[in-house]
Amino acid sequence: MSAVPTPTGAGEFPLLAEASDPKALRALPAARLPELVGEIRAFVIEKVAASGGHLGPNLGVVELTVALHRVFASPHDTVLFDIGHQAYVHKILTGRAGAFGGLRRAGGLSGYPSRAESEHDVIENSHASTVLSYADGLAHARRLSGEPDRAVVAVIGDGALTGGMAWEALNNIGTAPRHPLIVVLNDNGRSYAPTTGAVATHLDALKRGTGPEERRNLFTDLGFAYLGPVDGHDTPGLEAVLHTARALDRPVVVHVMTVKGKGYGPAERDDADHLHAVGTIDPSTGRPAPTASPAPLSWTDLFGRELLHLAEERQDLIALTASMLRPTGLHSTATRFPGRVLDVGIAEQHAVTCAAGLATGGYHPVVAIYATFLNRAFDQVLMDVALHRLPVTFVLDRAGITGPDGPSHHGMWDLSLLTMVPGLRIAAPRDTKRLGMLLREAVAGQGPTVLRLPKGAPGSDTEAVARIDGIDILRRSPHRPLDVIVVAVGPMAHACLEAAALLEDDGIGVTVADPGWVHPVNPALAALAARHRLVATVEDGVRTGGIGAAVTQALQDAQVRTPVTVLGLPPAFIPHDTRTSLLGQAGLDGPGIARSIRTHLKRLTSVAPPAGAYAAGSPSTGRTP
Ligand SMILES: Cc1ncc(C[n+]2csc(CCOP(=O)(O)OP(=O)(O)O)c2C)c(N)n1
Ligand SMILES: CC(=O)[C@@H](O)[C@H](O)COP(=O)(O)O
Ligand SMILES: [Mg+2]
Repeated sequence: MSAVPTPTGAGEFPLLAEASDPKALRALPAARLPELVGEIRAFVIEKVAASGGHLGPNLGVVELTVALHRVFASPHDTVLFDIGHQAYVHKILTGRAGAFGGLRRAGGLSGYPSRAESEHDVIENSHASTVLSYADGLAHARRLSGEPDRAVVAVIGDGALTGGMAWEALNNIGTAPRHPLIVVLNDNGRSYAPTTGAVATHLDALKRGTGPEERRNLFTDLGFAYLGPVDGHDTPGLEAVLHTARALDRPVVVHVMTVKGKGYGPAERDDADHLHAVGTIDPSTGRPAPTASPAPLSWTDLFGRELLHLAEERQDLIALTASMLRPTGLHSTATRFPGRVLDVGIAEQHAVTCAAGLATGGYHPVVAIYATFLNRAFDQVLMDVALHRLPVTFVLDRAGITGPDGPSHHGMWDLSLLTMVPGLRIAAPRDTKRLGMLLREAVAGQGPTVLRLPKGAPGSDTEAVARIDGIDILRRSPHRPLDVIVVAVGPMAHACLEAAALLEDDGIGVTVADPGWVHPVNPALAALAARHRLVATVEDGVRTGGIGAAVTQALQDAQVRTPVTVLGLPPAFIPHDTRTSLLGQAGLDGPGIARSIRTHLKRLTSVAPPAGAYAAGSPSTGRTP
């Protein structure tokens, strides 16, 4: 049963309290549905304005979700959502309205379906285009286990339908009698921006057409019954077509036309993305709640600015996005050079191998993509780009802990994956200045390169006090120069500097080094490490197989015996919370790093320091770090 309290604000939304579970919803007289829909819409606006979250997508599926839960008896029947960012109404109707005060906050309601929250939730992964494959398997399981009457309903957006996995599933479902499998295509014509490509063009034709030629379409050619297009804001009409779909004897696509942000002027009028995802906003205007000072430029803004400069200098630069033009900062380059920014839809695998094709044709592609979404294109990076040593630059936004979007959105896997790729060079800028420098170096590269940027805004620029063979030395201990060397990966440099100051107070001397290019490991690191008692590596990524592991291996290969303590994220699914809080919980803030280093030093048996280790400068290099 639902793990969260039922609505308490009955006075504000009386019908929500009455229709707080699918059974109660089905008992509600049809005449009261318009009132319920109105309450749900007002509730979503109020709660999302207060907490931030996905506003446009959820306002677009109010009537659809009401109809789904009136026609199908969850959890006997199963309603699946692709991505799940549009499942707030589903959560309201399955007993969780009372929990929206904690939406996307620590310990509160997830912004996506969550099996721990409810028996009505199934898909927790927020990566697009997976729902039809889940549905195919679940419907097959229902048939095998003698429960063919338990319907499987898969809600997929027009954006998610541009993902290749969706077509792999359609290819299978279309020929198999795994009915009742009902595909509900929630077609609002948009991902963030208007959906483009041949599929979108076909859907538009279906939405416009009423003649027989539209009866025969891509879906019917693939063996599906096709019902629609239907008005996605007409609850009775939706109920009728869903009953029809259920009664059919084969898989069916119900093509539902919705408006992203329906019923909320600021969303419907928003040209950028119909308020797809918002922070806290003033519900009366839809604009961000006024803050004392203007928000600083984010990593994304800064990358977008640098890329535009580079695109002005180099005609061979082509940028690619997988349906996230604005979220990855490419819009200014796209405006200035429309022919040199490709939006391939939610199709990361295609984006990477299309980039390989562009590079083969003599261009230098820049693939801008959230780190978590690159996971699904790993083979394309490895075999379509790196195997051919092609000059493609990947700019991974949201690399590391992201925060409120939870486990499938943290960009924490890229370093462990990409350090395996032969010939791929990985850079992590610590601040704005290094972002510009490293991006320029990356696109100047002859082979594949990666730049990873976290969510949020950079700290202030931090200049090095020395530079040794490409390694920035950000801090030397004034008193005991050779106790610990901390190797910071990108923006973790700031927490490392904080930790170093704390350790200095304990009489522990810390050198803080920032290689910039973190993989392959800079050979100069071995000489630096050899002159310290302990090496600590700090990365905003899974610690298994990441930069720490690579440094450990590099020192072993160089026969340097200095022990290494690898500080990073556990190989675990980390829940939603703020980025700051999650990094702190993982021991990746200043105090946490200092604590780990202190503990490791204590654990070290008293060993004779390496010859000349503490002398100012070392006989081998003559330079202090
Ligand atoms: C693999 C993957 N790439 C990118 C995203 C980022 N993303 C989240 S929602 C969204 C748009 C989805 O559009 P659609 O499926 O039409 O749903 P709508 O928001 O219109 O309801 C995108 C691109 C994602 N979740 N998964
Ligand atoms: C589901 C969805 O839209 C995600 O891609 C996510 O919301 C992105 O969030 P940010 O762009 O705010 O990191
Ligand atoms: Mg859409």
